[in-house]
Amino acid sequence: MSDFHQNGIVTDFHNLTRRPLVELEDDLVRFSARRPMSLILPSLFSELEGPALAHIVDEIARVPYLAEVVIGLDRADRGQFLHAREFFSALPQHHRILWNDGPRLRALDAELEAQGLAPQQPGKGRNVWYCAGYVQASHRGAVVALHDCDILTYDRGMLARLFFPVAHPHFNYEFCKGYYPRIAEGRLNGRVSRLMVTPLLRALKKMHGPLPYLEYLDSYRYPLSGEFSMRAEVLDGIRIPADWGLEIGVLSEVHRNYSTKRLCQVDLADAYDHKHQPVSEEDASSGLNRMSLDIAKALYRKLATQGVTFSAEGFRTLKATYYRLALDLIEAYDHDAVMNGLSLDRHGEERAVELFAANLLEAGSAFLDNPGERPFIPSWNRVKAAIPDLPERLAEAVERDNAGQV
Ligand SMILES: O=C(O)[C@H](O)COP(=O)(O)O
Repeated sequence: MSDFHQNGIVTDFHNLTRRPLVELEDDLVRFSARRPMSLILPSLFSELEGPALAHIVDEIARVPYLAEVVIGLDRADRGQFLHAREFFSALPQHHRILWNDGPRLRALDAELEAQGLAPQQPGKGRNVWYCAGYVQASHRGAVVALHDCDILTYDRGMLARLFFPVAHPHFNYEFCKGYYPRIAEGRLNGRVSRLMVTPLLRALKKMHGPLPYLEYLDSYRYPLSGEFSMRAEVLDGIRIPADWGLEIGVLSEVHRNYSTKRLCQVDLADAYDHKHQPVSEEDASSGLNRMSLDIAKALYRKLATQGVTFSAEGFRTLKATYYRLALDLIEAYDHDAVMNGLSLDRHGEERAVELFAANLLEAGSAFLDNPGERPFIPSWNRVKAAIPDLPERLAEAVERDNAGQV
């Protein structure tokens, strides 16, 4: 049960009364007449074979207020796409799959590339970006929510709570971010959020003063959660990273575009578990190692747009400041875990912090050495200015793929 604290920056929707799901869903069915709702599911083909997605689909199938479900499917060949069509056919709602690696969508990607507008690398950000383009062309939803496909503790109450603040016709929130404690099997998880993002934001505040942007990011209880909802038009104007920087990128973009009075966060669940990636100390191209690099780069680039300047010396100080703060936080997490009867691998946490500290420098050199890199995907507004009919052609291509013309 969460408290009723408001941090004074974004509105916090708590779960104070455990309101029954049927009441929330009745409300949402009424809201949907004024604000129809679309759900985006960014998925890897491998997640269809994982332990979470079949249950997620069973739950979504029982949701009574959705106008459409849009599945972005990555890393699937033709046979796997056909299998995915079968798999998602359990959904009674209008649903479409974006076969991102299929010939039609690859051809559109090549067209964008020719104009310098294509996402520069595959990843969750690219997947979500194409789904956002499709949702705008389909015109079915006025509110769009998005969540990961590896949630082991999923129930459709999470979705109802995620949509509610933005779908309520008398509220004027543009964007809502989900949060929850990452607890599973007696362990405290969420290693990148707890051990990297929070102490990094605080180290940056120490160095650069309490910038409104940093205070804002730090006001989210779970800045890396993959669950958020927004008014459909928000998707038009944002520039997001193609990689694991997606979540930080989205938070930064809505801060740039809207007053914090239009932004909120919501308590989604008492516990949340998902697929845990290895830290992958030896391989910077995978696991939490890669994730932490992508996040640090996204953060530096967004700070640069706020007028913050960086230098090699500054990154060294940042590393030292971060490291001290992170070690202090480990102590706090450890004590909190003990009182709650949870376990925490203190040695593992300290090793992760050492790696993240090294990655802050690594990401810093990448930032200083490659000023010309195009890490953010252009906004859909820009794409529409350059190739006005691209969203419609994307929607057409998706229709044909889904009709089985593959
Ligand atoms: O949110 C996070 O911090 C990362 O996704 C890692 O999470 P985990 O420690 O729960 O695997």
